[in-house]
Amino acid sequence: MDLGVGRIGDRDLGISAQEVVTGRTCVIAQSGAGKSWGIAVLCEHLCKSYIGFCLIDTEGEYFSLKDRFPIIWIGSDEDCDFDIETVDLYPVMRDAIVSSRQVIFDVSEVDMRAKATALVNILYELESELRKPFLLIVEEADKFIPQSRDSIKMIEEISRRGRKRGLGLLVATQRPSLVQKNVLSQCNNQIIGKLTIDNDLKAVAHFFNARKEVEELITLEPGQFFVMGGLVREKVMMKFGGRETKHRGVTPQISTVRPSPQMIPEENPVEAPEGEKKGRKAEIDLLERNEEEDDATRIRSGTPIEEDDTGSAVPTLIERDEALRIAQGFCKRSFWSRRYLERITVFERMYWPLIIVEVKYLGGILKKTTRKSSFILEGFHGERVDPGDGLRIHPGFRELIGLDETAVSILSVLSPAGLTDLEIEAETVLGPARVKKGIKLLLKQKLITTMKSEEGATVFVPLLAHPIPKLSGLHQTFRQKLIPLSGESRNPVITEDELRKILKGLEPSAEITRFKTIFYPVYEATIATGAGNRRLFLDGITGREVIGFPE
Ligand SMILES: Nc1ncnc2c1ncn2[C@@H]1O[C@H](COP(=O)(O)OP(=O)(O)OP(=O)(O)O)[C@@H](O)[C@H]1O
Repeated sequence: MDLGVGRIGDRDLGISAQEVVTGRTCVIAQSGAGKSWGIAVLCEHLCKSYIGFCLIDTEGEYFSLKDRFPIIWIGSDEDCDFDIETVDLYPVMRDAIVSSRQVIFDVSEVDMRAKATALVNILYELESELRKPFLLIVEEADKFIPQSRDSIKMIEEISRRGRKRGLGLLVATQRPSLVQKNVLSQCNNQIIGKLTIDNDLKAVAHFFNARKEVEELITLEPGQFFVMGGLVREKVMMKFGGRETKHRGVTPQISTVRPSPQMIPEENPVEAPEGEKKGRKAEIDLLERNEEEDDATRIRSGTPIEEDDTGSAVPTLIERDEALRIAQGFCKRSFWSRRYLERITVFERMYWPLIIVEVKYLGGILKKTTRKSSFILEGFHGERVDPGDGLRIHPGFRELIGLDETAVSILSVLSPAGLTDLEIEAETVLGPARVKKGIKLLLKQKLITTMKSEEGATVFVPLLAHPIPKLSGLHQTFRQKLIPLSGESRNPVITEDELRKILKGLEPSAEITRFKTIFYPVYEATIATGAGNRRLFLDGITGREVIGFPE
């Protein structure tokens, strides 16, 4: 039997139900890449095929399956079928296995390790006796089977010996590099989506034949996954299909609207209508009603953010401990003794400002067509960046900061061979006095120098390390999840007024239509080298060194 969980182009893709239920599968992708969506689609198909499973739900996001299917919901909510603190798990799970029922084991509000340990011990014991196909699904596996002594040994045991007992295992994680290696290596089926952190790409590289395929992971869209192993005849790239029940794993949305009295229960309690249930389902319904009203003011994952919200940040993916370990790897060691010759003296996470800029200007041969450009500045240093897959720098903007319109205009017309002052006047259509002033400023900033032409005339030659960007070539959009900023942040070095001067110098008709600051996590390390200090910046999303900024 196949479960039609996804599509390859216009074609449906079925994956082997037998393999899912009794095999060992890993679902790996970074946050927001569609793991919980995909797992929920899989669960819907298992429900429709009357296949039993138990899902350890760490975020309390799967109970909506209950809207369509007769699932047993064990958790802390008032709507739950069993209270997780008091339930007698043994008979409930025995019944679920025997009658192929589906169970959501919601540990989102309790000590998850303790509860999960109790559950997996019982499941293993029951299956040692019953030997009926049943699937254990472990969300956020890095919390339960991390690469440390804290790993729940019974999950490791199930990964090794579950199959013979009919007990399958599906583990999901955003951080494969943090999960017990021996569990991942037991996974004969793999469903792998977008990953960008180097360590995580390395951790899954052995599942692929070619480096090119591993690099392809960086470019995948939410919902797209490589499916491999016994689940399919040959490796495919598919997109999980639509959900029948509501997806609850959405990013909380920031609202700039003052909360309505309904949303402040302490001050202004709202009586639930007669007969209406309380509990999380009812709460979420209420929030959804309010969200519908506030739609226009919300930030949605993957959609442009609103103008008037402040203090939004890209969520950090690399925890401090891991970042520190990575930074340690940058410290020099003695070749012979392996002793560290450098040491980290300061290590902190800092949010750097990213400025999202949109510009309108007149383009075309006759300069009569309105054109648009957009780009992103890393506001702490003032360099243009692409934050899609970690901070990637496009150098060439920083040197313009602090210049006025005239100086930028002169720089933008200078050819590498240089121009005389008269030629500059002709190219820029600026008067002699302004050109003289601009040249003076550029000479002072060491952005141009003077040379003699063959005819003996003085020419002004640019001293720029990188070409100046052209507005017509800037079309960058920002599409990342945002959460409220919480943590230390750096101040931007550039204001909207300063940027306006630069843009006017590049294109006199340019007008800024958007100037929006959001924040991006970077770990800053100070490393004592013996000959002074050096600075290291690590990207808080990818763990890679951020290269190209001054220390
Ligand atoms: N197959 C899909 N079809 C349509 N939309 C999808 C699909 N997969 C993901 N999405 C969209 O991407 C969003 C994020 O997906 P999801 O919540 O599953 O991410 P995740 O990998 O579980 O993230 P996290 O690990 O942070 O929980 C969803 O809210 C949904 O809007």
